Amino acid sequence: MLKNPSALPGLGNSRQSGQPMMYRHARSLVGKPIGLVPDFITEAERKQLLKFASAPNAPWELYLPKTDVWRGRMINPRSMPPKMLTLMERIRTRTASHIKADYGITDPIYADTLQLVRWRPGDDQAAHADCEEPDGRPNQTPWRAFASIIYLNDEYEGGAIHFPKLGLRPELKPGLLAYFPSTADYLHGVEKITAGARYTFSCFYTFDPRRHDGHAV
Ligand SMILES: O=C(O)CCC(=O)C(=O)O
Ligand SMILES: [Fe+2]
Repeated sequence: MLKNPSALPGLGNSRQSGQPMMYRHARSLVGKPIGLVPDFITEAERKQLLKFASAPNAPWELYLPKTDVWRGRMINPRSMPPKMLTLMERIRTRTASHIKADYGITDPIYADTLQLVRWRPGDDQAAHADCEEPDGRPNQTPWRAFASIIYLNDEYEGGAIHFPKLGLRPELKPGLLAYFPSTADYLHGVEKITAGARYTFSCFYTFDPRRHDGHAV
């Protein structure tokens, strides 16, 4: 057993060496356009995902405390039937390839999230960035480089995504893929849902291999 593995070149990580391991930051993507791709998933894929998410017995995660706004609103891989997980992994891989090509990314990327999210009347999300506070200080997930959201339905009212700094409020249609870097330049929020339920498939990507969720990217 090596006492100090980080003394050997190529070995060791932040915990072993006490040094932060550097990874490419979302900042390197500032200036890239927000991606909007209509009909990114097929109707068959969308219907399969929506049927699963809107079923009365869908496994919405209850592990979070009652006070957490995401309690009962996400389905993570561990609660997905294998067929659904395979489908979502396939779509995530396709999404990642699309974004890498569009943003000219050649570095390996990883992902920390693959989930279905539901938004019910009263749910909203204040303007935020995915890797930092609006003032640029790192947030709870500073490793995030960009996000993808696939919109699964339109049987709801309200729920627009808006980018206050960029003056954008894209029209959300079922099957649309949206993606954007995680910095405060891309501050975004979700307007309150006033009727129905909004379902999305969301993922967050990173250049930090330590944050990989282990599913295909
Ligand atoms: O659902 C959306 O349109 C955006 C969600 C979002 O920004 C997030 O989960 O961080
Ligand atoms: Fe976000």
